[in-house]
Amino acid sequence: MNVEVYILTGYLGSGKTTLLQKWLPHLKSQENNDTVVIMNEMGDTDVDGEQLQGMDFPVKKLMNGCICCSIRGELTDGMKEILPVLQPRRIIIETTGVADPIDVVDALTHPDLYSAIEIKGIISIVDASRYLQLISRFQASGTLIKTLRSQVRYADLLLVNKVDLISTDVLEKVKQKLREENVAAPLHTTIQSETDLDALLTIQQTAKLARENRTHSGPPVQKTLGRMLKQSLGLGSQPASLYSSINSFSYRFSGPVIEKRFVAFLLSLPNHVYRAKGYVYLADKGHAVSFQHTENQVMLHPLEGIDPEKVAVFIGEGFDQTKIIEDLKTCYA
Ligand SMILES: Nc1nc2c(ncn2[C@@H]2O[C@H](COP(=O)(O)OP(=O)(O)OP(=O)(O)O)[C@@H](O)[C@H]2O)c(=O)[nH]1
Repeated sequence: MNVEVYILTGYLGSGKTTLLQKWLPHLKSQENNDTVVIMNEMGDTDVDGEQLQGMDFPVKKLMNGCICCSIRGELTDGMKEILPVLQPRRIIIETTGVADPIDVVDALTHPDLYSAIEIKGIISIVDASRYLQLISRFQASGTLIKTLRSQVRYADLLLVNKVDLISTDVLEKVKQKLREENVAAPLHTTIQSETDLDALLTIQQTAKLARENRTHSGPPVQKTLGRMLKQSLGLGSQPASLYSSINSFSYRFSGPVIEKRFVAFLLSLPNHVYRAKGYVYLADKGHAVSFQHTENQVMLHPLEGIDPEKVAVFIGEGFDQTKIIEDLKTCYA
């Protein structure tokens, strides 16, 4: 039986790790640990992996680039390594928030992998609280719009998350926009990525061409499926992903910070910092927290049972790293 592969995609901070934190324990409660997770982070620091610690699932981390482009080969190599050694029943790939899922499909259709795996589908999480702003901003700036659209267009299941942050009117507009991109995929609204976890394994691929091609036999089709898929979807001659315009850096804290200053710092980050996350010790609270920042949200969660390195990761475009670090240093106790 081929190893089932699920691709978990969605823009930065949409709720992918939040879903995994629910999905993995659910899988574990139902069967033996025969799922492997591949996590991809843009930077050299693994914040999301820490959140999955203790779940007792093999996690393969692919750092410092995006598996849809700059480290695409590492995905293929990582898969080739995992398949014979761990012999999993399924693999869940959590992409970076700026990954184009079609390029990930392309990497997975490498001839060395093709006969061993079956891509079950693409689960895409949409941050409903930001979707309209993001498409209008990226449309205007010309960046990331193709990626954002691909994440919706090629989804086999759309989870419209963070609906607690928006009105029903806005939700209707978001759904309408999503339907303009993708009429076929089932669409569920969620809060904290809460969804029917059993249904995740039964998603049906809506990428018709991928299905059709897979029923063909012979190496030429296998070799070129990814490329054909892209071409047939009108993406064949697109330049490399816009990932190249996205930057990330990590900063290691040298001591505890004051909570109020730190929250104010996160809220004042320029809007081309699309995402910040990490771990920090709060001097005035006397404990460490994980922090999460998306453009419209700052969240601090006390750490339980883990003691990771205190580090901040910033992801965005064209930001002034020196200025961000200077501002951050004013938060120290
Ligand atoms: N208000 C609200 N916050 C949410 C919801 N779902 C997730 N969050 C929060 O949003 C933040 C980002 O969630 P993650 O699950 O880390 O998002 P992600 O897609 O894995 O992020 P990246 O891997 O950095 O792209 C976290 O602080 C979550 O707790 C939701 O439905 N409503």
